Amino acid sequence: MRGVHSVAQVRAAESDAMARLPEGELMQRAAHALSVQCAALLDRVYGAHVVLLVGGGNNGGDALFAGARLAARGARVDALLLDPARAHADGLVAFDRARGRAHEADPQLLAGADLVVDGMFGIGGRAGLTGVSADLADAAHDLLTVAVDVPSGVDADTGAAGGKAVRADVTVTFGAIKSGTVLGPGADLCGELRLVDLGLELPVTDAHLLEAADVRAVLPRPGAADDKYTRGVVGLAAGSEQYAGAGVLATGSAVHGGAGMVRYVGLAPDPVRARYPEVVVHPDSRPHDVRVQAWVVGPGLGTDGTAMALLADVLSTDVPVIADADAITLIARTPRLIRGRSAPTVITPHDREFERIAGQPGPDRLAAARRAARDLGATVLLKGNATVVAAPDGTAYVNPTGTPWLATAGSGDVLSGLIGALLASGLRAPLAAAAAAYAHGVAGQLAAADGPPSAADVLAELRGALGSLATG
Ligand SMILES: NC(=O)C1=CN([C@@H]2O[C@H](COP(=O)(O)OP(=O)(O)OC[C@H]3O[C@@H](n4cnc5c(N)ncnc54)[C@H](O)[C@@H]3O)[C@@H](O)[C@H]2O)[C@@H](O)CC1
Ligand SMILES: [K+]
Repeated sequence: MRGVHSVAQVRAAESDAMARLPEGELMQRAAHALSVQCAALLDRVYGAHVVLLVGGGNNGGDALFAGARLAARGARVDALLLDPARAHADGLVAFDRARGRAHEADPQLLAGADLVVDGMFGIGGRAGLTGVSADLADAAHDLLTVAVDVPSGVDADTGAAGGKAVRADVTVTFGAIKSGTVLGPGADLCGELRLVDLGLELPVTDAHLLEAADVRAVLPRPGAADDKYTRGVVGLAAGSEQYAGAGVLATGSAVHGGAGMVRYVGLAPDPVRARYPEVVVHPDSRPHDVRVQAWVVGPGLGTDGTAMALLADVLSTDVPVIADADAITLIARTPRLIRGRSAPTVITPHDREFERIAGQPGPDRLAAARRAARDLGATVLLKGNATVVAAPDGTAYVNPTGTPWLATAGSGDVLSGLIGALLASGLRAPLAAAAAAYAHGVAGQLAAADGPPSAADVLAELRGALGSLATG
């Protein structure tokens, strides 16, 4: 797991470090690492044409010092200054000395560049570029681009990009992973994220970027002494006559997600029985009559009185529950159904469902998920390109494996069933949700490799995804 930090945390750590180190030392470390990464991206530094986009802050200073190092190695380096009067003075001196050439910002000067170094704005940046900075971002769009610390136009806390932002192939980020480089549009605009250690002393963080090894460490593996009950029994209250498919998909995902046994009390027993003979179907039982270690409730359930009664029954049990889709709509009407639960609850809203239950997520998705989790006393998995999982205590995980191909009908049902299987195995709710999001994303990527995938294709890849994650 990699810690993710806020801009305020990074600024505080930087000023501590600056108080201990000789003046300018941090920027020299940053610029040195940046120039090494730039050089590695060029076939050869000598004779290469590098264009620096230079803002008026320290982000521009990093670019100028790195550009000076590349110029000293024989590159032809042009610096386009957004605001010549405010360009980093020492950086400019070093750049001139190395025979770099500074110009007023003109997008035409980017033509033919082998490498663009985006040093317009860093952690002091706001979402969205306008005016000449936007024109420079446009001119760089199809050129090999390295962003200094954060792509300009990306909010380093939230990842929001407003209108226009730089699209980088590589982002060389200093000292810590800022939340805006792994969230929202920022996660994509960064390209490949390379973290440079500046020797900062960062505070312990409660936000984490998931890695495959984290998922491997928590995926349940049956031991010799396990039986189907000890591995975890999942109950499904999903599917209805009208929306039978959602129940089938969620059930299938629980089956393939590693549960020891799956029980079904939903409203579409026949299709589930036909598709998954291993599932124990309880057509006339109520949730309290069925022993499980976790419930999945909501996909395809409908929102009528029967659905509401079933949901209320499930939520009144004392085992973990993952509630999705129609269950979220119903909970939004009666939030006390989950607020007072004794066992953990996970909800997995997309933006419109989130809006029903907690208001609009807005650009700060991490803060929105944390706020909803605290308010509802539930783990909230806010779906998105970078899915965020927040626990009521503020612990949060960001999943990097998402793919836009997962935005397909039924894909969420597959995620719900998998979370149910992991909850039933005894995993803590926030980790169960986060690990499931990770594996679901890997399954989505595998499914998309053969062409546009359906939810059934994602489900079909789930075993393979879990298998490869388990073995590493
Ligand atoms: N503080 C430190 O110790 C270090 C900072 N470093 C660099 O310094 C950067 C932060 O520098 P600064 O605090 O000077 O801030 P920036 O260089 O990120 O931004 C400078 C100013 O530009 C303006 N601005 C921001 N976004 C804009 C937008 N979209 N449109 C128009 N104007 C905008 C703002 O007024 C902002 O204060 C880091 O990202 C990193 O690259 C590194 O040198 C390492 C050491
Ligand atoms: K930048």
